[in-house]
Amino acid sequence: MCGILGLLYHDPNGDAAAEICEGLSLLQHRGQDACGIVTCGPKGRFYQCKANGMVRDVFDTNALSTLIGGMGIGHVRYPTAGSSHHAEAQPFYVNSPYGIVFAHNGNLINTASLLQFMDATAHRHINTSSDSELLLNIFADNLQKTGKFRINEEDIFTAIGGLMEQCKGAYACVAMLAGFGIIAFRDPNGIRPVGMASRKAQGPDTGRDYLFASESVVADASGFGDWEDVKPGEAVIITRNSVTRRIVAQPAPFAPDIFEYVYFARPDSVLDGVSVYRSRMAMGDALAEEVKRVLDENSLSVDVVIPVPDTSRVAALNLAQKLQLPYREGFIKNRYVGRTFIMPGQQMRRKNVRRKLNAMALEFANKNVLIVDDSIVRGTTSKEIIQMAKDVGAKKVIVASCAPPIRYSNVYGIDMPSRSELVAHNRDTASIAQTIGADLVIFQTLPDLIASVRQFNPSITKFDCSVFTGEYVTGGVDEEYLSRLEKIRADNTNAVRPNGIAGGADVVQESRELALGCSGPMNGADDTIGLHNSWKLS
Ligand SMILES: O=P(O)(O)OC[C@H]1O[C@H](OP(=O)(O)OP(=O)(O)O)[C@H](O)[C@@H]1O
Ligand SMILES: NC(=O)CC[C@H](N)C(=O)O
Ligand SMILES: [Mg+2]
Repeated sequence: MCGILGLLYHDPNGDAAAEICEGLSLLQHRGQDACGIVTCGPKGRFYQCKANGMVRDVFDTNALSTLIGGMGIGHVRYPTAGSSHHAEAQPFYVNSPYGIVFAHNGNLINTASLLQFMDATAHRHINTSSDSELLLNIFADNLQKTGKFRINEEDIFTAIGGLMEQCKGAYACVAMLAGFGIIAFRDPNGIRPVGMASRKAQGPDTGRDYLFASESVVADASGFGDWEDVKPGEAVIITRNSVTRRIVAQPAPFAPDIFEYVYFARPDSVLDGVSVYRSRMAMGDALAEEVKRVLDENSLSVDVVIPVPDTSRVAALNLAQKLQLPYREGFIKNRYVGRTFIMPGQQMRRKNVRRKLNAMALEFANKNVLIVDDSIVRGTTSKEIIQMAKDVGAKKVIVASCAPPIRYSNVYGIDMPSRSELVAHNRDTASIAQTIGADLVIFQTLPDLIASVRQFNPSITKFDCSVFTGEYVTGGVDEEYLSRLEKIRADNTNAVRPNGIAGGADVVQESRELALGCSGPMNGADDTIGLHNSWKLS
């Protein structure tokens, strides 16, 4: 999962970078590996800063002061294709046609054929293993086809319509055309979120400022109102003078990823009309029923409910209230350690669970504890915390998960490429409990999870639930695809090496990238689209 953001001030001489940076820090939970901002100055020149690292590390006052202009786009990255190499930090840039910068949340599933098309037909060079760079070049190729000296909104809609015909998978994107404006679009199934908001421009001006962001929390925090989701298959183009939007894709089932509500999004965001907070409360309520049923069946009782900070807190509190059990913060979180699930490599994830959470003996000793988490994916967190709970004297440790067992790969922008890494893959509930060391594991049922989200927006009739069911809404994901993906991106093969896009970059490509990556600015003078501190931090 990544975070994307676009901002256009009515005043072209405004300083968009500082507010983009603020917005990216509100999306940090969506990606911790790399981040970047590109702005466009009043004369149509781009200014870029991107690097591996968190927002607070990459953007200091100095870096921000070099990002000139009243519009820009930003990205926080959680790599799910290619590698975590700094050359794949976003936004990406191509100079032709018109000068485009681009940022993407999601994952393509037909990269192999798109790469072939790029090479044989479009003759465009893809310099990294990132599917987002590929997507940008498909966009550029479609724009190029208009053959215009100056383009207009019609041309852009046509180009994005063409892109949507060609690209399969999940993509919520923001783009910026030099001197023109900002654009957002969302794949035909609307798997990944992106929305827009506006506010009155500052100063005596009568115009408006516009924002695109992955989550509504960015709009709330920055004083933007009228939040609206970009619709599946829709493109929105914003210039200083107009907002134009159009559905450009062929109709397809709307299927937002339900895992956004389970784990990814911030609770204070509203995605596709559903408050993430309310949906998590409902998940807790529904899970309480299942917990009661399973405890009764096993003649077990529980003394205390303990959440796994942070994400499960909301659901755990509701569950405890529903079961009239005490709720205690038995695990204290080190606030300086980020999310562990989105860290690269199993070793790092395991180490960081211990760094992040500490069990307070007084809440565990001699008690039957019910630990509530939002999800159990690889089992990294649960294995560690169950051991911690036992080490401080818990009598019995029962684990309840707000999500059903995750048994299948994710191909749409969550780094779960390999089924064998998933603790629930080919295991029943009893053997999952045994593997993570729990006395009992209780999972939410899929119908209950869906109902927890859907009750807040019944017009959503379908969700992407592929990690629970193995059914992929886009089609095009078969056993051969999944096996190849597993080979390319199995854990620890993707942590640092700059290859691995589906379709495969070879060793020659890899060393070429490394050579380029270390050689400094790719183009332009140092104060323009070149790289300010891209190489400094990685
Ligand atoms: O079974 P696993 O592979 O460990 O993955 C699941 C765990 O990872 C996530 O927590 P994370 O630490 O990423 O973030 P959080 O602080 O928002 O809960 C999620 O909330 C679960 O706790
Ligand atoms: N998780 C994401 O949205 C990542 C976007 C893109 N696939 C990348 O790896 O950079
Ligand atoms: Mg967690």
